Amino acid sequence: MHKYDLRLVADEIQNYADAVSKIANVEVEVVDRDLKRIAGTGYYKDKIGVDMSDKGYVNKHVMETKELIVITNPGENELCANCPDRDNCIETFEVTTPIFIEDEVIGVLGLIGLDDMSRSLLENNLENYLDFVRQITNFISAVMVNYYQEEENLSYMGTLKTIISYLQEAVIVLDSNNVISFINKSAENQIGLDENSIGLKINYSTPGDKVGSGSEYFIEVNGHRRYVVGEIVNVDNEKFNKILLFEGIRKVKSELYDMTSTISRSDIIGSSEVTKNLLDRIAQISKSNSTVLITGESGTGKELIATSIWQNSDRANNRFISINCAAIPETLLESELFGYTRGAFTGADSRGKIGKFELANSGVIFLDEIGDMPIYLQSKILRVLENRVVTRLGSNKEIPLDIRVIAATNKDLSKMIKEGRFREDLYYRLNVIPIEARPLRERKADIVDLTLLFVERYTKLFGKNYKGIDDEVMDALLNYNWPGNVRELENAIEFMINMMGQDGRLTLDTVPRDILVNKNIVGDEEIKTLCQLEKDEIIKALSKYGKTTEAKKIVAESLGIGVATLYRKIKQYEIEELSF
Ligand SMILES: Nc1ncnc2c1ncn2[C@@H]1O[C@H](COP(=O)(O)OP(=O)(O)OP(=O)(O)O)[C@@H](O)[C@H]1O
Repeated sequence: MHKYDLRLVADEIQNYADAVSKIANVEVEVVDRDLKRIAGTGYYKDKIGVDMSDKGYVNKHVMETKELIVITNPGENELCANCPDRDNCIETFEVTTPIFIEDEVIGVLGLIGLDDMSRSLLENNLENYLDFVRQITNFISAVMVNYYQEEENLSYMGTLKTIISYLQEAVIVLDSNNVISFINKSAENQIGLDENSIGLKINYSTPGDKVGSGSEYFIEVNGHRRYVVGEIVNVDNEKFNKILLFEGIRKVKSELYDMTSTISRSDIIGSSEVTKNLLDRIAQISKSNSTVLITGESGTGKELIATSIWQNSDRANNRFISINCAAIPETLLESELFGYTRGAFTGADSRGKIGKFELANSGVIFLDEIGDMPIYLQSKILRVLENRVVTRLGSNKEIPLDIRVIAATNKDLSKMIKEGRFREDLYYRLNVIPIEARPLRERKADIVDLTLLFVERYTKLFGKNYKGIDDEVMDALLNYNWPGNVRELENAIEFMINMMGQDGRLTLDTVPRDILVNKNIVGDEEIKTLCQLEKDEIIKALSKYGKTTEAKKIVAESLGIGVATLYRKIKQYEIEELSF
């Protein structure tokens, strides 16, 4: 609650007092709640500022009773009994009115007659004067309320301006004619304006394209043109009509990239000849701009090879944009790659979207699992590679591209070409520099290096105390054929570190069963007798289907023998005695 202080609007009150005095032919005075005269006309004009607390008995009375009072006999009225000027009072008539804000009296206004003429004027038109005086006190309280409201608004504005000027995000406030009412430092810097930009007119337009969380806008002011990304908020006000919140498009693209990028920046590890040759190859081709096609089984490190090429290239400081063509639903893949403009197709975000090709501009795009690309998109990709331009869906603006393309697949593209599932022309476009990521089983030395790498990684991660790995464990790892390649090895080591006991040793007990069971698939495995093989398969089938008479029929069928033969062999190998 304010302590309303009429002195703050004393000048305006004085103007009212002068006007009223002229119209009504009487003198006017206004005192504040402390009984200080803050406005006065005629005789009272010189006495503005005078403290009347020792004589303003009538005023004091009005303040206490909150009632208007008419005094027809100043000096003789009982309220004047204690007034020091009682005997030489110059007033002939007085109408004293409280000035209210809600039910609080914040001051008093007096209409005063100083001669008989004004006295009879007041007396004869009393009702009219009373109405008039009430109106005037209402005006004064409105002036007071406005004053505080404006003060409050100004202080809000001041606080807001301070906050906005510290924001990293650029903010421009426009009036209804798109003229700058307010602008922060960040906006001035981003557009290249100096400090005198308030009052300049802005032109802006939007193609409706979405970049990250905002829309793209083209801004033009005082000869400066910029593409920015942000929002326009409409405010229903003449002076503060729109608020433009934005960031430069370069910054937005890089934030978007940081947000979506999951690039592993680890090095390619491995001392095998295969890996050494691979590293030489990468060093050799990194500086070139030609398209690379990496082929190889899943988990062999194709993406790692791609990032390594990028990091060794002149584009290392620009982006590496990876898109997994198999992981994105076919219906979304096209818009992910090419982007789209507002309303390009049903279901599209109403503001549009920037595509991966565009996002990769001046960097590298990695098209992973290219073999899973639908055939109609293969043609579009081919055109992008040939013409080096991209067009957002729903737009006809061609955006020039300066990108290096690296594609990867674990599919047999030659076979797919024969089956009509992969375009031959695209294959040749991609396969300018072929790189093969060889299966882990073909580079045994890497198994040792990678095992040690992953052991170190996961002991650290799990805070375990590692002492060493048993020889037979390493043998088991070397003898396994690793169909899931490096990814599978990494998962196996993670499992083993989990299983490792207090002694900190990786023993056979920690090795996943699959690896132990299958370790004899390749390498110098022992040769089983046919009888042993037969017995093993019968046990396996019985374990799977059961030992009941009914189950044995299925077992016999699955082994491709008659039920009688099955019974005979069970007996022969003494299988019934075994528990399974
Ligand atoms: N030589 C290596 N040195 C270190 N880590 C490796 C190596 N090769 C692969 N990795 C790791 O193995 C995992 C699988 O590699 P990556 O994702 O590159 O394989 P990929 O061939 O692209 O697999 P997919 O075909 O399934 O996409 C990754 O965590 C990667 O860092």
